Amino acid sequence: MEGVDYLAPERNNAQFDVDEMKIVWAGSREAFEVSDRIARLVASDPNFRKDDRTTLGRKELFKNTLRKAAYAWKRIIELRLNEEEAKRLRSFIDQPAFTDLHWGMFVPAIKGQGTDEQQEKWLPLAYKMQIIGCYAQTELGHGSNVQGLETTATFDPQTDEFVIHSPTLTSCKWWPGGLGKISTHGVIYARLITDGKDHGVHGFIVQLRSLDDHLPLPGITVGDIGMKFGNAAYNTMDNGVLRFDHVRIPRNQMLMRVSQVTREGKYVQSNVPRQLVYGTMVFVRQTIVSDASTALSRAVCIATRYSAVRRQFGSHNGSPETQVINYKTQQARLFPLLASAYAFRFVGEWLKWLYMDVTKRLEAKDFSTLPEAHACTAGLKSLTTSATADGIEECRKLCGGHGYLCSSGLPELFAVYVPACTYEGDNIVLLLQVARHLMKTVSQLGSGKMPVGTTAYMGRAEHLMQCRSDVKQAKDWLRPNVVLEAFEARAFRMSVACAKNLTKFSSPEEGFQELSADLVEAAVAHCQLIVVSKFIEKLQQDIPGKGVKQQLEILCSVYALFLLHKHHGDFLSTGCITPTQASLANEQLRSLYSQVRPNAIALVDAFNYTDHYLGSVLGRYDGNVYPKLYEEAWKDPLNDSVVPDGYHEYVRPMLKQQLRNARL
Ligand SMILES: CCCCCCCCCC/C=C\CCCCCCCC(=O)SCCNC(=O)CCNC(=O)[C@H](O)C(C)(C)COP(=O)(O)OP(=O)(O)OC[C@H]1O[C@@H](n2cnc3c(N)ncnc32)[C@H](O)[C@@H]1OP(=O)(O)O
Ligand SMILES: Cc1cc2nc3c(=O)[nH]c(=O)nc-3n(C[C@H](O)[C@H](O)[C@H](O)COP(=O)(O)OP(=O)(O)OC[C@H]3O[C@@H](n4cnc5c(N)ncnc54)[C@H](O)[C@@H]3O)c2cc1C
Repeated sequence: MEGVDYLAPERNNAQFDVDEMKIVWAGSREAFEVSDRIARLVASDPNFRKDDRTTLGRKELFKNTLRKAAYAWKRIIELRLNEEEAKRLRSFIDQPAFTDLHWGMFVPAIKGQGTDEQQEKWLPLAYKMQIIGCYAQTELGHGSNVQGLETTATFDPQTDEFVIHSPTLTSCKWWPGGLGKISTHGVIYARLITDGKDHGVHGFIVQLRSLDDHLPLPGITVGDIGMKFGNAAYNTMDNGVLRFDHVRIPRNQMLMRVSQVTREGKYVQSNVPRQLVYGTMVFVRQTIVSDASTALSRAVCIATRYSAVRRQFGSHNGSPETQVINYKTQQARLFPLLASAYAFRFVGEWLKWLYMDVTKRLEAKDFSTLPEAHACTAGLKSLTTSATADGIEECRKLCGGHGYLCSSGLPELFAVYVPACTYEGDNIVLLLQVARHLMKTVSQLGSGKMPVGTTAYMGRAEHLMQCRSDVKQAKDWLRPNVVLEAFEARAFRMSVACAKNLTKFSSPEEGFQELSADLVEAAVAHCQLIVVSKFIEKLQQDIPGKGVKQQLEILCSVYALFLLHKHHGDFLSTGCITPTQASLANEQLRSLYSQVRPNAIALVDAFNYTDHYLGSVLGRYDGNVYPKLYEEAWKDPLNDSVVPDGYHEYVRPMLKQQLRNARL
């Protein structure tokens, strides 16, 4: 029935103030109000309809994306939306587009690596969308190994220009979003060559297409790289291929904040670390962590609401069957994902703070926290995107057969999300960066240099190598200090074990290669510790609202004890806890699931997602799943006619043939 809230009994069970939790989730009252207003604006505008997306072919899908992007831009101007509001609007449209790369990478690359003059020239054009940009780093033959890029930018002192060239097939730019069909400009990464000398990879602003007729400029071959995983999903994006044949650009289009080339062709390195050329990646990795909490919370919201609607088995004397959310196995799969969504939200908030802090320091020429920022953004990007991709797929399974329907919203969400494990740095490659940072920190422990930031715990080396957990009963695992010490000891001992093993090899590089699987595990342990510790820190803040803090304490314990249970091998083999303590953790976890159960629906309501944004029949706010699934099925283009196209051509002759054979 329309208008009936089938989940109302669940909502009435909530033991906390959902409106206050919405504010905690959004980050502040103001952020909540902006997000809520913009989400409703998008949901109520038929121009942003998306329910037909999975049935469109690539060309229609892409054209539709362009239409939505242009309409969104018109609304942004008409409504005079500020930067934050415009960002929210684009994200609620929920359709990856060239604008993501324009605003998300092209603009930040110029801001981070351009000189003041370059920013003054290019940013106003980009802000008004008089030019559209992409970020073209990856090549056909080189993605992770940025130092291995082959595109060249050779300075020609005669003309005061750089000549951009793709010397080989493998040097073609390959993957940049927005490049395929739309970008007029790109920040192109290429090896800088002056006077025959290779200075490594630098960024250059290059115009790719004419601003009059959109045709590629001379010397440029550009196109789309083809269909990607999933039907609609990421195929709204024109990922591109680009080949340069001696394309000339003025010298002042090299991004010159980190290093410069003078009129005479002299290479000058500023007094800043060369790694700042990688700054855009640090920025984007930081945003990807917050986006992980958004993607995971969407999937969890769908799976939780549907699990409360869906019933299987357990009917006695005609009573309703059991809601699948009441099965302990369903809770043990679903509630850790719910807790992870909250955990990633808070660690994302903290990472944003860390990024802003490092940016301020860089402006003041303090580069001391750059390695920490790189390790944290790389590690947390890897940890949260892997967990989110796996989590979305788990949510699909939690919804049984109906989860496999596109109308559940889950297949598309998975297909669009899963490349996050690869883009902006392959997750294993990034964990190896964290491992390097950890090995460096461990090796410096004896030198008197105290570890700082998220590795500060390593400063308590002696204690962490010796401590034994004092957990005696299940509820001891609810004490934050007990949990924190176990995670610190596990992470530290795994790092120390790797560091010791590295010394057994003839060179550190050989050891690093040989032990890389163990190093990745040590890096994961360290990153999980960061997430747990930031959740615990969040709970030390003043959090208003009836029962809100209590629910978050439960979720924090679920997150930590779920990880402890999943990785108990690490905790046991490093001797941080005993087998008895491990089973007490599991006992406590079961009890926590029972505490989450009555609040589960309200905890996902706190994400404040509109039905438009969720795009899921299973995750509808009102829980009216079955009639809507039935309605949705009839909308499929296959049901436009009773007898399908092709029947008369292929099936009928076959049937007739069978009849003849049967008569024989
Ligand atoms: C339902 C429908 C819709 C729903 C939508 C919702 C879902 C969301 C969808 C989202 C939609 C759109 C978003 C799309 C966004 C896509 C963007 C993707 C863009 C890209 O992928 S751009 C390309 C990114 N490429 C990479 O990340 C490459 C990875 N490789 C590297 O970063 C590096 O090369 C390296 C592996 C880190 C370094 O390798 P190497 O050891 O060779 O390093 P160097 O010798 O160069 O330097 C070593 C030295 O430098 C330190 N260091 C390395 N990186 C950094 C850094 N970034 N910052 C600071 N320092 C760095 C390193 O630690 C070493 O230091 P040391 O010498 O040890 O002190
Ligand atoms: C949807 C999407 C959008 C993208 N958008 C852009 C964009 O806008 N701009 C842009 O420039 N790029 C973009 N990319 C490219 C992306 O950044 C790269 O694909 C990514 O950095 C991974 O690099 P790769 O493809 O070279 O993987 P590879 O490095 O070839 O990885 C292949 C395998 O090798 C392993 N491996 C690699 N090196 C090591 C090592 N040292 N040790 C152990 N294992 C290793 C990896 O773990 C992986 O399993 C995009 C990619 C995708 C999928």
